[in-house]
Amino acid sequence: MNRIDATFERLRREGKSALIPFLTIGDPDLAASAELIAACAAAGADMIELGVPYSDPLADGPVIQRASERALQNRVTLEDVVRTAAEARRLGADIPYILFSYYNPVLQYGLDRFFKLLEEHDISGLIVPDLPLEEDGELRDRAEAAGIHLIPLVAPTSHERIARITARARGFVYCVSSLGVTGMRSEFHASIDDFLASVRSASPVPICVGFGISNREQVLRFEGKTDGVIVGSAIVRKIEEALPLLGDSGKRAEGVRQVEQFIRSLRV
Ligand SMILES: O=P(O)(O)OC[C@@H](O)[C@@H](O)c1c[nH]c2ccccc12
Repeated sequence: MNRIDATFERLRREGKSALIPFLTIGDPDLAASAELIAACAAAGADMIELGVPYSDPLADGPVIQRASERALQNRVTLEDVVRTAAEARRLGADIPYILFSYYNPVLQYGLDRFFKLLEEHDISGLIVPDLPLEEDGELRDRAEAAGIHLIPLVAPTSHERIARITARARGFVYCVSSLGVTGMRSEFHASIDDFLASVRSASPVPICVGFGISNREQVLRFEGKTDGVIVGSAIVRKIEEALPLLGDSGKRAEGVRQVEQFIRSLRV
């Protein structure tokens, strides 16, 4: 069984919802990222989105854009991200990995090599935010053959596409809470609960919500309405604040501890 499915089964038995951090891998460097992935698992994350840095992150707000720039200064590649995830496993991170990449780095790497790399490194899921349903046929077929869940995104504007997107979904459906780019939000649109309910009734797999969630109160707001929440920018911001510590191997543990403490504060 795919680790993502097993995790949602466990959470259902425990009556809990998933906490899914997003990290830009290689920010500030690969060694720090390996420790931060392990810290996410130690802090109670149920799975993790491993962001491949990209030069043109169209859907990302300033916090994640800056994180991508920092990682690209270290020339971090898609392969580095996957190898860092394996290193984090050796450090004790025993949660499902979801590789998060825009489509261009995947295409550049080559689909055959890409899925071989994912299979060899125990990657359970894949999110490609800029690949629309109409164009994801080949990627979906290959992911299916590799036993890797291609996790689709739906937005409040998806309307009649929700049925088509959820019908093919594997792992979970990523419900984008609001239009625009990633980044912390003080509130959510009033119609979000109807949107989530419509996705939940259409989807054969669990649904999770992301975009703008940055504190425990907001995580609680979605309790019972989804099967999990994704938190990215708020965590990446904590990493940015801890850069002076994370960038110094002698002080890295303190920096990692600060980020871990923030993630623990999100755990309901
Ligand atoms: O950063 P936020 O607002 O917490 O949202 C999660 C988001 O970071 C992560 O899932 C993500 C990072 N880059 C993306 C691009 C598109 C959709 C989602 C993402």
